[in-house]
Amino acid sequence: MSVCEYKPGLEGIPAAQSSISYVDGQKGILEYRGIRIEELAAKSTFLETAYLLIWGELPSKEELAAFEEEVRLHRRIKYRIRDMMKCFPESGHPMDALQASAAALGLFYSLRDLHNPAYIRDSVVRLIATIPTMVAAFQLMRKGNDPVRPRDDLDYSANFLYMLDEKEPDPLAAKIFDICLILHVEHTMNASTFSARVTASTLTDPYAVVASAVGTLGGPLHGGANEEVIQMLEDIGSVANVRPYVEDLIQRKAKIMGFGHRVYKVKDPRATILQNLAEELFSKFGEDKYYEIAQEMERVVAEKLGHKGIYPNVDFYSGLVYRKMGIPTDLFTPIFAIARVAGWLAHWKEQLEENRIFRPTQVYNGQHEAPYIPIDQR
Ligand SMILES: CC(=O)SCCNC(=O)CCNC(=O)[C@H](O)C(C)(C)COP(=O)(O)OP(=O)(O)OC[C@H]1O[C@@H](n2cnc3c(N)ncnc32)[C@H](O)[C@@H]1OP(=O)(O)O
Ligand SMILES: O=C([O-])CC(=O)C(=O)O
Repeated sequence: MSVCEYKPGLEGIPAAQSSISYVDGQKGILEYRGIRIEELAAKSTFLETAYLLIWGELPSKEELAAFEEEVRLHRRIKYRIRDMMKCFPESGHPMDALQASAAALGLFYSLRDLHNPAYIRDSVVRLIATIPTMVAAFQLMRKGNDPVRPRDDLDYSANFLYMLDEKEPDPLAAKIFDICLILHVEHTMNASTFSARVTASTLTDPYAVVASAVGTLGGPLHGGANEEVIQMLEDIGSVANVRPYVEDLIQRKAKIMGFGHRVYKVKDPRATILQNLAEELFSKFGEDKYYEIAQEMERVVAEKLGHKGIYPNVDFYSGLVYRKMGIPTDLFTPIFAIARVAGWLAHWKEQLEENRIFRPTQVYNGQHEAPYIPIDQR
């Protein structure tokens, strides 16, 4: 076997063969199973797109209706999971609550039958159906309220927004939220998906796969950046402060949240769609003062760092959309997870179809034959 050059962060190293999604980072193109993201955002729904990613083809009318119905029937969480979540500290981050709750599902469904398509389908349905209920339950319980039951008459996204604050959402907000889920569902071999595939390759259960991916998504260099963007816009506070703020970050070699991407060297196509969705919401529900600051940031960062290919990524405008819907900032990353779970499950299924355990190598740069020094001589 030839020895490969070590690449920090495995940059440019293929970790799998996959037909789930495709990115052209120079042209700003993203496709799911060959279909452009712009087309899916305009015409599809989250559950239809999830089906496409997981089973490889757009569902027929009957197949989609059956999948939607199965998801609807599995939305409730077990009382024992709910009671466990009640014991979580209300000051804890909702991503940690979600990771623990997703892992806890494995306690109830520990029998693994990874070669059985019915087992795969059941697990997919259960995870896609219950993750939003868990996020919403923690949100209500940390405020001291009881979680509400899912509403069977509401579709996937409208039901989630309803469960968050017990109010039926505005139809435009629910539609835009569903598009946001489509935009976040899948993105080739990103860190959390890689984590999911590594965990899947050991042939463990899908709840462990999803729990490890949730843990990976939460970091500020990955999905956690959407939360940090809003904090940054609040810190900046005014359009006039954007330039000095950006210049200071660049001078200190600090990362500007919501900008830059390992693959995209142009503006992320999802950021463009999210910006348009934010504008649609502002025109119905009123402006957000942070939007002007965000636009000025995009201009200043392009001027200063455009030559390095640093432009807004998916996390830059999503927070402004969720903020306008009245969603608390620390739920932005759990919402990302609600979407991405379907992408992780598509990769789980694909990994199982041609599995080999991940076991890369390392470049050892430590000592050899080192002496053991007795404790009283150290
Ligand atoms: C859903 C997602 O995960 S999307 C990404 C969300 N994350 C963020 O928004 C956090 C901010 N962005 C970043 O930290 C990075 O751009 C990442 C992690 C997304 C990608 O990182 P990498 O591919 O490893 O890029 P790397 O850190 O090597 O940067 C390459 C160059 O661009 C610069 N750069 C990259 N991103 C940024 C940024 N956000 N702000 C300022 N400079 C940046 C680096 O300083 C480096 O410059 P240099 O070559 O002069 O040293
Ligand atoms: O692809 C990546 O590296 C990060 C990611 O998950 C995304 O952009 O959606």
